[in-house]
Amino acid sequence: MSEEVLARPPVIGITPSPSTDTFSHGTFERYALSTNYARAIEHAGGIPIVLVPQLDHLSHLVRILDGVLLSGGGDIRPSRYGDSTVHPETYGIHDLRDEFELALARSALELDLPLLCICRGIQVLNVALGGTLIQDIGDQVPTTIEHRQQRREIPSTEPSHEVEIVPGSLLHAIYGDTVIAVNSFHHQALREVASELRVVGRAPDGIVEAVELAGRRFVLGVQWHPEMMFEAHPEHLKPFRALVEAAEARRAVLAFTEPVLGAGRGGERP
Ligand SMILES: N[C@@H](CCC(=O)NCCCC(=O)O)C(=O)O
Repeated sequence: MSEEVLARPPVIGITPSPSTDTFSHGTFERYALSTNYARAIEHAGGIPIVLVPQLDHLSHLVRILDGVLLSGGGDIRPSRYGDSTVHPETYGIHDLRDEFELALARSALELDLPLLCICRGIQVLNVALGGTLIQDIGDQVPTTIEHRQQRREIPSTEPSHEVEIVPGSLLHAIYGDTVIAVNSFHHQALREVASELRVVGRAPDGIVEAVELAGRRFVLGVQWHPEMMFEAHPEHLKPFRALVEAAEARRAVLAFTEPVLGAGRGGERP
């Protein structure tokens, strides 16, 4: 690994939301990404790059990254986790995004790339590992918590409910507390949690809010949006710092193992 690579901050690939937007000069499909995600990675010491959804060169793509961030957005097509029905509240299904992010998550796990999964991202992680989703909390879960806080006109920077964190978990080590206040912008949630994942955070109504995967450098999924909160509430920068630090540690190890094992070894799991 070159000295230049070792000298630079870790490169963190962030998945965008495809959107079709109309302007005076025409209608275009674009890749949208809230700048909050990029600022959070930059404040945490990484270099953010936007990943164009594609499958042809995925094996090369994951080898030029030091970490991955799966961002928020539309619903996953329910048939991808075995549901034959599509709830009326379903929105924003995009098949290329689904296919790209599911494959990206699996590749990142194979290469032990540090992986932070936010909102839609935790749902992608769960489905990628064989789990399922609640298609609509409001219709299928008896709860008094409004998980779409925009309906209560609570600003995105502010929390709308608490999350209880499992003591001794990675998430507990990151936040340094077992109860945190988070924002909430989702109508779906994890139903059957993939067997490899550990639930480490729940809302007061029992909705899964965070999962981890043991045996990897760093795999964390959260249902809230720390990127929207960290500038008003600095504790929410911590998950991004943990991602960047794990990416730096992985690269340091590769710097010593590649000369022995050969270039291109992306740190695949033995
Ligand atoms: N569609 C899923 C995930 C919701 C989600 O990612 N919300 C983010 C909204 C802002 C953005 O698009 O980034 C669900 O509703 O559960």
